[in-house]
Amino acid sequence: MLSTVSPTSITRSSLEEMLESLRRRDEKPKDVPPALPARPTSRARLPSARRSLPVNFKIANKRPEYLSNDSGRDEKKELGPAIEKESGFEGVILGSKKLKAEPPVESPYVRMAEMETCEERLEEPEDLDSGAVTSSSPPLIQERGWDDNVGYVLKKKLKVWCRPPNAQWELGKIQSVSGDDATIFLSDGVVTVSNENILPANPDILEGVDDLLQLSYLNEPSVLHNIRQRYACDKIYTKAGPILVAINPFKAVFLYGNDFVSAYRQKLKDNPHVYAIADTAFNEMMRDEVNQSIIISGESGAGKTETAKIAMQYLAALGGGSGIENEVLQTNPILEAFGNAKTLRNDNSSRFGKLTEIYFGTTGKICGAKIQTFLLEKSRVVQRAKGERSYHIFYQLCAGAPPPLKERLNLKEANEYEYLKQSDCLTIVDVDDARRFHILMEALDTVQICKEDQENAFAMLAAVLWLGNISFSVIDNENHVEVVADEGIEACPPIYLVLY
Ligand SMILES: Nc1ncnc2c1ncn2[C@@H]1O[C@H](COP(=O)(O)OP(=O)(O)OP(=O)(O)O)[C@@H](O)[C@H]1O
Repeated sequence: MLSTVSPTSITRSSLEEMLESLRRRDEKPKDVPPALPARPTSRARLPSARRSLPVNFKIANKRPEYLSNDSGRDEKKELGPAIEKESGFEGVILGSKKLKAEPPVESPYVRMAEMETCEERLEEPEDLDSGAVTSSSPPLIQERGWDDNVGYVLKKKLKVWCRPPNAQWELGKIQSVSGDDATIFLSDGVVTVSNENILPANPDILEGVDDLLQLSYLNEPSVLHNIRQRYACDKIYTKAGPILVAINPFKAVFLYGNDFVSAYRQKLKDNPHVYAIADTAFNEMMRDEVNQSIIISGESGAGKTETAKIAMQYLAALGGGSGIENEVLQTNPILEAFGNAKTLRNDNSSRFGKLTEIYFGTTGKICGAKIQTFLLEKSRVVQRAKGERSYHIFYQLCAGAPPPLKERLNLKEANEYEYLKQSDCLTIVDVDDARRFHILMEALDTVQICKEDQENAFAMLAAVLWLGNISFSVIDNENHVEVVADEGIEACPPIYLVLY
């Protein structure tokens, strides 16, 4: 899954809504088998497992092979300093000279025995600043969950995220703890907050890691901070395990093009990237002969359309050669002309959903494609908010249609049509509608829409525009109306009258 996020995100994404609806559904009683046992707290997250980092600790981009080995615990390797150096990946070896690599996927059943051991250890008395835990206390692991980490950072006076009342999360360092409150050094002063408003922060060494799963603490401010640090140096992609998080850069970033395609294809690069996601999908399709899906989700303006195009460009480069890849790519300007519009959030907002299927032959070459569209916002044609536009195609047609076509359709400027001028927005900054119309005509030719069908489509669009200019007047007390004989009705050629 690939998820895209806008930095100015304030509304819930469709993904969040989907998760929420799944959660609500799960709340209803169901006739289902008993749930799996709760996933035990990882030993690595317990205070007793924490050690300081070695002085020469470094993070390398490459994930070592031993971590991608998801065989059982018995196959874990003992990693001495020599292996750490050789692997170039030391981010997971927190200050230990000999640590075992954890398998990436943990089964709760496999780990039950370990959980019991942890609980035994936690039942031993421990002198925390926030209150002593005695052997008579219930197991810490069950009672406090994530608070274990807070207790630990409070005790060790480490870096924390704190949220003063009515404020945002801020990074600071514990100065002192008194009862349920802690005093924290911030960059611009000192603040006292309740322990409930404190979350552990990650060590500096984990600043800006490629994969959020490498973070010791996966709380909200830590995740957002990591993504923001990366975004600040144009690293708009971050992994969250198998998911790619993409943040819209709202500017040109130098992450695409042939050189990047080759680099990802030849595995010379392995930084998080939509190319890497497309590459994995392609490779797994070829290896397992199983269809692959890339789901792109995010709020309006997050960058889904652009991301989908980038993924398609990569797949077209991989499976190109037959010429069909160009046709597949050329569907984008057509779909955008007829289905995208300027909204207050996004100058090129897709007002429909789409499922694009790209078919590959056994040799990995593209041999076809199918695009299904859903739920086009039809009401936009007749009404929309001020400052928004109708579908691009109307403005493109008025601005870019060649004179003979204009004459045949009796086309005027966009500002003469009620349906277009009503929302006080006829143009988009830095967008040349006339040029876009020529790109559209080329795309229509490329995907082999014949000239007659093109002309019919343009005639229908002109009909819609003229229909919007037809007006009526009330002729009696019973609110009967008749058409006003103005240009709107007089300009209608036969095709419009049939529609009317
Ligand atoms: N990777 C990117 N590089 C540069 N600019 C981008 C990138 N992704 C998005 N943008 C910019 O953000 C704008 C909005 O992106 P896009 O149209 O893809 O959002 P969307 O999620 O599809 O929105 P909607 O749901 O409204 O259709 C684009 O027109 C483009 O200017």
